[in-house]
Amino acid sequence: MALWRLIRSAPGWLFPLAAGLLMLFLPEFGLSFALSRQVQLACILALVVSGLNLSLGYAGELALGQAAMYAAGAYTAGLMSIAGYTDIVLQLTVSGLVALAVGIVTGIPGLRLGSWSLAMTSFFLVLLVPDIIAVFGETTGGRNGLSGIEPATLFGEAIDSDRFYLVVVIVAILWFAVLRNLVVSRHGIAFRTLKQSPVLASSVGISVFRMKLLGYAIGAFPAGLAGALFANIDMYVSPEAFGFTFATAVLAACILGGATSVYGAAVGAAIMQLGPNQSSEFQQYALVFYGGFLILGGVLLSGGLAKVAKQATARLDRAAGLTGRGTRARPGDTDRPAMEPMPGRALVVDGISKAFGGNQALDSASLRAEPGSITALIGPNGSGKTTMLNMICGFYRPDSGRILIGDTEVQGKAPERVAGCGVARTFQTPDIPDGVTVLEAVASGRYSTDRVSMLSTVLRLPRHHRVRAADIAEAERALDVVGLSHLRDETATALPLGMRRLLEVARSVVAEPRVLLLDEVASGLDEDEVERLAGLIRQLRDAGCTIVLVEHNFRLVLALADTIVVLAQGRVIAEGPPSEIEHNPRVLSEYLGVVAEDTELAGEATS
Ligand SMILES: Nc1ncnc2c1ncn2[C@@H]1O[C@H](COP(=O)(O)OP(=O)(O)OP(=O)(O)O)[C@@H](O)[C@H]1O
Repeated sequence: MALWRLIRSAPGWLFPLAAGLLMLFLPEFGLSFALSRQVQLACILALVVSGLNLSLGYAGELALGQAAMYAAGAYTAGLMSIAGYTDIVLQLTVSGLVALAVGIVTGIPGLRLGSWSLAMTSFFLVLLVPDIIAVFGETTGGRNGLSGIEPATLFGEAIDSDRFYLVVVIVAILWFAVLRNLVVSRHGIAFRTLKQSPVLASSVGISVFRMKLLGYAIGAFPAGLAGALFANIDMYVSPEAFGFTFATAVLAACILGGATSVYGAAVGAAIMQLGPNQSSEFQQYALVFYGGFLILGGVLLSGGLAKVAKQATARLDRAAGLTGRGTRARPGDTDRPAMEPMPGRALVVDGISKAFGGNQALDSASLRAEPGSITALIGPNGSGKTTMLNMICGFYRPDSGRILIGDTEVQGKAPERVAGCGVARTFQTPDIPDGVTVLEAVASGRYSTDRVSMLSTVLRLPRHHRVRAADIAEAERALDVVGLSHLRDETATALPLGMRRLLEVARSVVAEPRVLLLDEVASGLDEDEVERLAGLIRQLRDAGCTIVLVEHNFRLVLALADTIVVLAQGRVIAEGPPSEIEHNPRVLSEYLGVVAEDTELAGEATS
């Protein structure tokens, strides 16, 4: 166990890097020509699979177009070589960019149409590849393939096959380092957030369309690199290499290795290439094998080998006493650190209406919430409370009426733009992406603040380090406030419900919102947790934030709210301070179901 602790104290990238370097020096140990070729083909397949992992595993978008990007890269490099541009760095750059462009152009229509459209358009793209190559037969060599490719050069010198092995392995190592930098960054967490739920993603300021397109297009880049390398191995490119069988092999390697894993792509590709792909008899039945594997693998091996490795790691961690710091929130309210000022903005909902078909969910409903105050929105089930929150956040467009944050009208704006105006929210059912730590989940709330480009992130430029330090500092501060800082490295989704609700509050305050919308944040909590939450909400109010609280716990509402707005059948039936609302006969009958003369409470109300 001491050895395991030592292994776990090393940075996570050390072992993959060591494996990469080992591969680099394999020829020193006498690598046969056949094996050297297989290792190169495994690296090439791993590059293609890594692109699918990014779009499918991280961004949650099933898109099978990698085979087409791979073809685009291979033909680009091949044609460049024939035209006399044999420099491998130039070929890799241009092929990667061409594949990226193919990704963007083919991704836009598929993503615009939504749902399964991208899966369908990318699938048809792969089926069309041989035909597209045939149509441009004069340039591409059509079905006979593209021959006449010259040996690649580097700085004017021809690269022999031994040195080309090094080129392939170095490109793979560099790309995997880039991909790793991307997925562990705030952009990687943003991809996971998007995969978890587009609604959640836009509520923290992520543009769903842009992020999905980025995931798909960036995934195309390594496929382009792989194509350029492939064209230079055999110095011949034929359309058969990029067909449906290859696309299925990529998907099978992705599922086998684990889609939500950077190195799973390399492992899946290596097993696929060094195992079944070697035999020519296998090639004959490849599609049947891949099809069967996808059905079985998808069911029996969900998460792939990467998940198996993660489970084994977790077991060893537990055995070595590296986890299990408890899942209770830390001490009570009095120990909570003071909150920085959080100046709110007035929220005005002015006569909004919304109908779903014939169902009038909201009917000229208005509400005003002031900075430094808690406005509770209550009403029976189906009265339109969540619809109201969804309209404030931009998820629904009102049929009529206005919504203002300060002086800015936000009705009709996209949710990520409303989030950019300072509106943050929690969800009725806590919505937290899979596979991220508590700290990462909270820090993801800052995505729309302190922007940093993906390029800065993968190259680890100073701006990336500055923003990352701020993300961590703010997330730690928010965790301290909600009392979860001792759980910062735990898996966020593994926390019990109460902790997840507190985590959501931390995530929503980390970007210092102007308006905070809390949707049934106390439901399912025990008394201690409700007490703790109430203290936290008061603290947020005292810091100056504008808070709208949708809540069924009437006692909590009476204890917390400065103003209560009561909805029934989409209309505001009462509005006022708790002392008034708790005696309002209409509220008592419509919301609490109390018949006026029958109860003491109602007696008070009518007196
Ligand atoms: N996306 C939708 N499509 C169709 N109808 C909807 C949609 N969202 C809400 N509704 C309907 O609008 C009405 C108001 O629903 P809403 O969820 O806003 O109520 P609520 O007050 O939040 O209820 P609860 O307390 O149960 O969460 C309901 O009749 C509901 O069925």
